[in-house]
Amino acid sequence: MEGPRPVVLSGPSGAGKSTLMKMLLRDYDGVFGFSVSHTTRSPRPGEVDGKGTMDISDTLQAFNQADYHFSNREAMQEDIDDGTYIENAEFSGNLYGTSKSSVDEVRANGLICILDVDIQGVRNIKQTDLDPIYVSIQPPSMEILEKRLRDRNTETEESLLKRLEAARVDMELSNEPGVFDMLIVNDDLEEAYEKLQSVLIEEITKVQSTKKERCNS
Ligand SMILES: Nc1nc2c(ncn2[C@@H]2O[C@H](COP(=O)(O)OP(=O)(O)O)[C@@H](O)[C@H]2O)c(=O)[nH]1
Ligand SMILES: Nc1ncnc2c1ncn2[C@@H]1O[C@H](COP(=O)(O)OP(=O)(O)O)[C@@H](O)[C@H]1O
Repeated sequence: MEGPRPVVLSGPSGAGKSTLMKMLLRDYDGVFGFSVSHTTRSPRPGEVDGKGTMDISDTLQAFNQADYHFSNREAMQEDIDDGTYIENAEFSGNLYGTSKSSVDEVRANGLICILDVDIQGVRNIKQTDLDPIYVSIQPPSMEILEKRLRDRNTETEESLLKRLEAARVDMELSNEPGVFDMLIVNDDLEEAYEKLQSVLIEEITKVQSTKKERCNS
């Protein structure tokens, strides 16, 4: 598909991926779109369900609002078997997956598609022809990660411990050379955001100039 390259944001749970992604969506109106994943995990208070099939106006709304398509294991497994997903993974006892349509909808609108996936997702996407920019968001330390996750107040003790275990694996694998185009340590949020913008600036400029050309023609 023509258009800007997608961006994969990965890194441990609690590293700050959603926070940074929301800053991009806030600051670059009409430039980015979020690929809304499917998951079997329960919605957190305040999270918005993308609710299955969407028409285009719902889709545009979902770019800014939906967190996930919340599903169940049976339905997701059926879709996995049917080849609905570009990639899928089990994380902390739940299934997560990126459907082809969630990416295609964003790209069809000429936007930079943001995928928030774990390290298994990164590996699987590398087997596809998506050709995204791979960015890993890392916490300054395990201690700070644990504090941020605890302060976020979204996890049970069991889920939190699973996430910290997965974070250890992620931090080890992500540091291997060649996996990511850029590793950003999210210590100071504004500094991390500046680095993220800098790695994406070429694609951002492409989308902005295409929009300008369309307006002028
Ligand atoms: N492989 C894969 N991972 C995903 C997908 N969606 C989310 N994830 C990852 O699943 C993990 C847990 O996500 P979530 O339950 O939202 O928790 P949070 O990252 O702590 O907010 C994170 O590492 C996400 O990057 C997906 O579609 N595919
Ligand atoms: N640089 C930062 N400094 C302090 N707190 C942060 C920073 N970045 C994110 N946070 C906080 O840490 C928590 C985890 O961030 P979040 O974006 O939910 O992570 P992820 O999407 O990677 O799981 C959130 O409560 C968020 O407000």
